[in-house]
Amino acid sequence: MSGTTLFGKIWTAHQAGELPGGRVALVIDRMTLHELSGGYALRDLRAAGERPHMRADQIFAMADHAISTAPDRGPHDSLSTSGSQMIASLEESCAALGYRYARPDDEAHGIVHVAGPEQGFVLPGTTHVCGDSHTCTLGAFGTLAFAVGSSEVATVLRRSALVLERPKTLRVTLTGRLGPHVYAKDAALRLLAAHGVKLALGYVVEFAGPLVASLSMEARMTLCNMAAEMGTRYALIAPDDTTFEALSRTMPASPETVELAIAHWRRLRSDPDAVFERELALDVSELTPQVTWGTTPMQAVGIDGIVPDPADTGDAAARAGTDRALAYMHLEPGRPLTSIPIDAAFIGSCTNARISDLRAAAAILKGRKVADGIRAMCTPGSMAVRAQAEAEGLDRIFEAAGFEWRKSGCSNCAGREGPIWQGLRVISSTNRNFENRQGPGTRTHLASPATVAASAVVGRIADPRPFAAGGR
Ligand SMILES: CC(C)[C@H](C(=O)O)[C@@H](O)C(=O)O
Ligand code: SF4
Repeated sequence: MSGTTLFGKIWTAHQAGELPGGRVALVIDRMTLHELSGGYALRDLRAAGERPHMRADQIFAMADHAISTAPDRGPHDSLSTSGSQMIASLEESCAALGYRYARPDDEAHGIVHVAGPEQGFVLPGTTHVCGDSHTCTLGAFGTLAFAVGSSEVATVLRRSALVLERPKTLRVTLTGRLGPHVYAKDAALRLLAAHGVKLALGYVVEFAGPLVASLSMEARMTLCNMAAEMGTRYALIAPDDTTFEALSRTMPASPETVELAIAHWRRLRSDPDAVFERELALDVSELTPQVTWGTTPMQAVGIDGIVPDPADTGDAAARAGTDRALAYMHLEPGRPLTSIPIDAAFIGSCTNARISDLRAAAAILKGRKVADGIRAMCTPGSMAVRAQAEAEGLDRIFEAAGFEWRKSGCSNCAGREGPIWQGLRVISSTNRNFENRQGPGTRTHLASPATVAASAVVGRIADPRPFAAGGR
């Protein structure tokens, strides 16, 4: 008999029972709530006079999607009236039920997937849900964290359990070393370009291999975050000393308790003889900064590349998709990526707005200015990231370069803060680039924060690597 995968260990430990058809009832340990998927679920539950089964220590709530990121925002400020109502409703329900709610100006506030781990709310070997597709970000901690729909949010609140089908297992082994100004984001975009947006559909993906072991927690979160774009809601990385070091700084527990927990978590790894139903590998040694040219994250090429010709992109359906993407993006085949002028640059989102991302961008922006006419903006992933950046003087670097320095939240990732980028071409450190994602007619190019910063300075899509040696 072969060994067990990391996924199998967590899944089995949480099974409350098997149902006909191979489905299982899985116990859910923790849940993060945001105002869109959580606010209404709590309101409906209370309106029905029900008491949730989830305890106060199992819930962490904040309003990240509809909240304004303006530097002078109030606690319920949103561009829409319904947004303000949802924020107020979430806050009110949390107060009534005794659930922890991070107010927008608390240091604990942020995009849920950034603030949760920072506040020590994410633990290896646990099950963790949120009504948001990028909940898989937390898999970086060896947490079986996954997205649920609104009705499932209500089910978990009521029963602390969910009925689920067991996903198949996929291991993606990453080897090699990342060059200067090449990041986990570039590796994720490369995987998507090579294997498509269905690469993990139906699977739980475990990222493994020497490269993963060498990555910081923040880079691991970027990788797991992008798994949502690979077609799955489940991503995992086995916890190791890097994870434990991060947890020992954030876990609200005594050092003795943390030590005991770590001894237990060391068993959370796939056995050497574990068999995965599918295996993929990527060597990043030759990887260059990647940028998307189209309207799905798999339409990415290396920074030295050109916009592809639809004639070279496979069957008739693929060609039609490429044609449509090029028309939306106002691009023609054969154009070098670095010749494409941009109108705007954005650093934000649960993919790439942590402190290391802001440091990487600031290293390029220091002493430089964004090109004329570019609207550049940074929304730190959380208020704690914002405070840390300010303590390091990064806000002054961003502002001196011509970036707006805003507060934490999702809105500019998902085009919810008004038509600020209407019709513009934006280079963005986010994860989604479908039509109108960042606003009506907005053309989004996904890239790492370093590539975003370099492009903002040059005024065209630009390679961050020449900046590494202090050049340019
Ligand atoms: C609005 C929310 C539920 C959504 C998601 O689930 O991903 C958002 O975070 C996004 O990125 O589009
Ligand atoms: S930052 Fe963007 S991708 Fe992440 S949860 Fe918010 S809207 Fe979704």
